[in-house]
Amino acid sequence: MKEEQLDKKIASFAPLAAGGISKGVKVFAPATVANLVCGFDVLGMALHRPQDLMSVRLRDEPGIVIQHTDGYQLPVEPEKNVAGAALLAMLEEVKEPPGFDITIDKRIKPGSGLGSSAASSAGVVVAANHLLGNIFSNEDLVRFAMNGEKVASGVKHADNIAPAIYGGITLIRSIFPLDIVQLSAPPLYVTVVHPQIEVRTSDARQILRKEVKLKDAIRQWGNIAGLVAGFMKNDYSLIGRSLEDVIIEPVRSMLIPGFDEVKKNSKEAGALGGGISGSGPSIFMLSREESTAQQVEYVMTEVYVKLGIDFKTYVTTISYDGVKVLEDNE
Ligand SMILES: Nc1ncnc2c1ncn2[C@@H]1O[C@H](COP(=O)(O)OP(=O)(O)OP(=O)(O)O)[C@@H](O)[C@H]1O
Ligand SMILES: N[C@@H](CCO)C(=O)O
Repeated sequence: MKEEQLDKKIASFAPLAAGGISKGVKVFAPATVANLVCGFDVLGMALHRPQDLMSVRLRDEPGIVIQHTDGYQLPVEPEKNVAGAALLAMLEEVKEPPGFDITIDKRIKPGSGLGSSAASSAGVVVAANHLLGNIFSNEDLVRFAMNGEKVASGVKHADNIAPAIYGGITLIRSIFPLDIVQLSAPPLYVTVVHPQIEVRTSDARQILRKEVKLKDAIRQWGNIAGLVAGFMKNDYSLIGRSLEDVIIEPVRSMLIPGFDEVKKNSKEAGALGGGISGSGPSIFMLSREESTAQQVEYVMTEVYVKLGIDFKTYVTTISYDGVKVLEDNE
C-alpha cells in the first residue's frame, strides 16, 4: 500500500448532519504566500487580498461540471482542472457521491505565485464538504486538495493549501503523514507586487538543484527555526533577520526581472524583509506598520515603471479565516 493511501476512509454523504439540506454555497478562497522565503514547501500564509470566488452546487445527476467566468482559458475537464482533481480525490472516499456544478470566478491570476491553483483546490473541497454535511476534517481536506497541486505542479505540496484551508500561517512539518502546525504571529502588513509575467510552478521547480551543500542547509534551517520563533514570540527583529533564503532564491530570482532592486529598495523603505512569493514571479514584503507597507508599494511601483513591465500591487494583511463559506440556496 502506498504511503498516501494509509489515511483513506469511506464516509457517508450526510447532508442532514449540517442542520438542513444545503443545495449550494459560494466560497471566497484566499491568495497564499508559500515558502515564506526560507521555508520551501513547509511554510505558508493566507492573505486578505486577492481572493477567488467560487460557486459550488449539488447536481441532480452524478458527475462534476466545471465552468469559468474569468476568461483565463483554464481547462474545464475535471481531471485537468485543479478543482476537479481535488474534488475527485474527495469523492473517492464518499459512499454514493452526488454530482457537483462548480463555477469559478478567478481573481488570483494563474502562475502568479499567489496560490491561484491552491485557491481553487482548497475552495472546492471546503465547499463540497459543507454540502456533504462536514463529514471530513480540515486535515482530510488538505489531503484531497493536494491532488490539485499535483495537477498544477507535478508534485503534492501543502504550503499554499494548508494556509488556504486553516487560515493564518501554517507549518507543514510533514505531508506523509500530514502534520500541520498553526502558528501565531504579531500584526504584519504584507505588500505584494505581481509583475505580469507567468512563471509556472512546474518550471520553477525543475530548475532547482537537487542537492544542497551542508553549510547552506545549516544556514537555511537556522532561518526557518528563527522565523517560526520570531512569529511565535512576536519578535519583529528576529522575523526580519530570518527572512533569508540561500538555497531557492539565488536560482529562482533569475526568472524575475527587478527582483534584487525590489528587495533592496523595500528594505531601505523599512520593510522587515521578504522575497519570492511561492514560485514567483510575485514578490512579497512584510512590514510592521501600514505606512511602511505603503512606502514599500511605492518603491516596488518605481522599479516596474522604470523597467516598463506591467504589474499589480496589493497592500494587505494576514487572513486568519481560510476559505469562507456563504450559503447560496437560490
Ligand atoms: N482552477 C485552476 N486554477 C488555477 N490554475 C489551474 C486551475 N486548473 C488548472 N490550473 C493550472 O495550474 C497551473 C497554475 O498553477 P501554478 O502552481 O503554476 O501557479 P500558482 O498557483 O499561481 O503559483 P504558486 O503555487 O507558486 O503560488 C496552470 O498551468 C493552470 O493551467
Ligand atoms: N513550495 C512551492 C510553492 C509553489 O506552489 C514551490 O515553491 O515550488
